[in-house]
Amino acid sequence: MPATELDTELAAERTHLESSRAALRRMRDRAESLFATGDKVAGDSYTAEQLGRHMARRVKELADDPDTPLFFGRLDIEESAYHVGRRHVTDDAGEPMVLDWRAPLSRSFYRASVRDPQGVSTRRRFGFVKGELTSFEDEHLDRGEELGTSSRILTAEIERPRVGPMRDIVATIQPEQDELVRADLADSICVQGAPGTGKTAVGLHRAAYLLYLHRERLRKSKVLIVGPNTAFLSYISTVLPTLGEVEVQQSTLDDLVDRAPVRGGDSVAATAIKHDVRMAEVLSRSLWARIAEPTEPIMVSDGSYRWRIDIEPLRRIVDEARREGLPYAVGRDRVRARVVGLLQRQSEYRTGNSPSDSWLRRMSRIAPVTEFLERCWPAVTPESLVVALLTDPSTAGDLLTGAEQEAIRWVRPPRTVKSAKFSPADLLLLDEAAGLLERETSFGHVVVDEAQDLSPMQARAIARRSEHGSITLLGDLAQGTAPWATTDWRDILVHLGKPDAAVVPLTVGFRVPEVVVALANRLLPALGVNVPEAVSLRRDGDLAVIGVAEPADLDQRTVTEVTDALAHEGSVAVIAADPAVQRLRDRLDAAGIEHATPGDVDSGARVTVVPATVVKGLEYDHVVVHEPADIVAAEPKGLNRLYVVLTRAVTRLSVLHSKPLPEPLTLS
Ligand SMILES: Nc1ncnc2c1ncn2[C@@H]1O[C@H](COP(=O)(O)OP(=O)(O)OP(=O)(O)O)[C@@H](O)[C@H]1O
Repeated sequence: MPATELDTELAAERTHLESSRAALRRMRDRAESLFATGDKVAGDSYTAEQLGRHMARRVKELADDPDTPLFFGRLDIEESAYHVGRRHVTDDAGEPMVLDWRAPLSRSFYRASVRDPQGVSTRRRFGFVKGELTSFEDEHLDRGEELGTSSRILTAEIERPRVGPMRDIVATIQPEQDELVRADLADSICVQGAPGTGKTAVGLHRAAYLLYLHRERLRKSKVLIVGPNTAFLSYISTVLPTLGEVEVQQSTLDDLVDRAPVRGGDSVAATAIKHDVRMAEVLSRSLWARIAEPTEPIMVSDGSYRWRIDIEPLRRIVDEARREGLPYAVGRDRVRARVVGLLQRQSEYRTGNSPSDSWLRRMSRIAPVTEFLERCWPAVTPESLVVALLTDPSTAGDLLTGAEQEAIRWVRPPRTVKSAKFSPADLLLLDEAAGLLERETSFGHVVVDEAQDLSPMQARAIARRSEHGSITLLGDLAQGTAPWATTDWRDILVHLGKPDAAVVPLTVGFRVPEVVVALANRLLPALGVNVPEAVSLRRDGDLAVIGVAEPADLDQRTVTEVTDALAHEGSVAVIAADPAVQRLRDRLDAAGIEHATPGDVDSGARVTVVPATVVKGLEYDHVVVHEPADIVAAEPKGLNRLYVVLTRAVTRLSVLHSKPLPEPLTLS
């Protein structure tokens, strides 16, 4: 395109941007004035509140962030041009000025190709600098032109320095990612992706897409995002709000099951047993074993009347309720209701009247009925069930070996259920027990990130919350660091209750430069998992492996490396085995270098010191790894941990060591 023509086009696009911004402002003003008058037009206070909430959300959704471009692409289809952006913008007549990226038509922005142009003659991508439209890039699909991953704008987006929390990728979603983002709500999928292939990004955009397409349904049933720790959740916390989605629940696994305060701990062996799927059966058996055959009739004195229910009908009631396969507490309520029903029938027969509600209530609480229930279908709480099991694990019978029973046995059982000191793993048992007693409410859709680390019991906790919904499972088997981390996705999918979910690979890496990927990939054969290697889109990037002769100099050398890194743009992370973290923080303090903790996304500090155990899912421009041998030695799956650590760098990786490097790394 000649320079003058280019200028004219650019000017026209800027004008469209300005008028779209003005239109969005008007949409927001209208929403605000409706918000202000909402309580006057609503008939009652409940409607007013509902309307108020809806309008408040609408006003929020329509907020314009001057630093975020309102549109990032354009599709020319037949004679019309459609701008594609983060949300719909319409003019005063309701005509679209910007299409939401999730709208059906926008799909072609991500998927149209020369082979399958989908009616698109030209696809245009816009380049922005701080919300200012500065350039564009055209692909004339009708003339066989296609840029794919060589798009300059895509490259710039991938290579931009990282600061602060994660950003959305709406402008540059790739076709294979888009296919996952736009999968049907009914489809559960599992994404196996090497580090930096955009799994987290895909999961978050899929949540936003589903909310757009099934707004009413998912507003009721809700969407849940599960991440490994709070540092990770704060890192991703701003992505959905920038996409206009403010109503998604985000939780760590621990928070999902926090029914009781954690006041105790476990041995490594006990933890492993409590995460084992056999515990589900152990709990189930010990719960249902509490049901006993009725051996006495129920006799009730009711004023001048005497009611009696014989053993046989009571047996039938208990057997029938068992066969119905209901959760335990629901079954108990049903037994009580049926017993009261029999009393009611006797009363009706004898008195000729229907008993009142208060009579029914009295009968359901009357001592003979309650005593029968306590004998045959006793009241149980999750806490009482777990406390009983850990006090006397022999109730597990042949499901656990004698040694396993001893490993989970409480040395000092609590005197009361209330005073029990539960460990983090006990919370999973409590959650399982609660699921046996009552049904969990199911979310409409659950996204689980870093899912390779789910234990069977954790997977079951999620299964209970997605029984009637679908899931997006994201992970990388090579990054599995939990003792129970699986080497086969099917295992987890079975525990999640979605055994038939498709496992889809993502292999194009957007984060880690080629040289760094090559180093990390040396570890792959030693990790015992069968996963495709990542192909990096990034040809830039540096790698330095620095041996420090004197161990006592390593910390200081790390500080020097950080100082050098600060001469470049972007974020810097020091990643070390957990015990070294405080020492390194003190060193940085002494050197006057401001630094933050992971998860503190509001901190202005460019340097973060990150314990190796919480670095999953995070990324930094320059990563300084401190003593890989210590990171590996710190835990049984230390090599997997090192693989995670080495794949956090966006542009530069410095590996500092005074001990020999772990063996697989030295092989070339
Ligand atoms: N299509 C894309 N366009 C631009 N950037 C992208 C794209 N896909 C992913 N990225 C960027 O690549 C980086 C890695 O993405 P993300 O964190 O989602 O990967 P991941 O597969 O979850 O990685 P890990 O396994 O290490 O947790 C992020 O900065 C993300 O914004």
